Amino acid sequence: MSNPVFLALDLPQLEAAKELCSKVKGHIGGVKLGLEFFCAHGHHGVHEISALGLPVFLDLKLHDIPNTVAGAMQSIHVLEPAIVTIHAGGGRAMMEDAKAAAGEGCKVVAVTMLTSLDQRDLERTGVSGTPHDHVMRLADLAYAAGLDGIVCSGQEVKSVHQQWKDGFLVVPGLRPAALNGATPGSSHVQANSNDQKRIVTPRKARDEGASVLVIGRPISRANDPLVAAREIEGTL
Ligand SMILES: O=C(O)c1cc(=O)[nH]c(=O)n1[C@@H]1O[C@H](COP(=O)(O)O)[C@@H](O)[C@H]1O
Repeated sequence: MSNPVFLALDLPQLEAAKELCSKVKGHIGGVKLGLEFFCAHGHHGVHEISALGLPVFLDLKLHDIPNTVAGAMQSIHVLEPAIVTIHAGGGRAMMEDAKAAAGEGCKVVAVTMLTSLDQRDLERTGVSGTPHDHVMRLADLAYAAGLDGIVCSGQEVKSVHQQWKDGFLVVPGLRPAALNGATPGSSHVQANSNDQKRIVTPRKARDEGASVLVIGRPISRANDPLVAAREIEGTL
């Protein structure tokens, strides 16, 4: 099985992002470019990272009316991303149109409930029920819309996998056990995991059905990113 780890390159500097990617390239399966990178470097930046030879996951989390999202999808064909994210909250028609407008071979996956949110946050947005209920409801909607899969936390991936056997399931919010306080003193620095509320270890997410493991700061902010990437790979 190829390496399921996609490194989140959430860095403002293009040269630093390229350097980090080159350093850990042998121990990851792809690269995820998100809003921070895309807003700073646009298409040029994506071309520069693509030239390093790894599959590129364009995490744009598109969420707008169907026509606008479809137009945005068409505008990124030229970048040939392997994976693109949209928000499931945009509704079924938006997801259908996004998939129809996606380039050939591009997986379109819907973000269900951000891993930075918990049940209280959900209540504050007027949504009742548990995070699990919410994720399952939006996963059903994404399936009905004909998407390739969804983004959810490692706390829900097992249930989604049971329901949607061939779904392409992307799991962020991952922290190696060393960062959860179980084994202090590893080569990792303490990534600021305070903004992630629904976390699991990479191994657990993989065992429970994740197709892609999105990992950022546990590698990018480690004292030695190469050692961290190798250690994570070794746990899988
Ligand atoms: O779509 C995503 O990739 C995503 C969805 C989600 O619910 N939570 C989440 O953290 N992400 C992304 O996954 C990455 C996680 O980074 P770290 O917390 O540094 O490992 C970031 O680039 C986030 O934008």
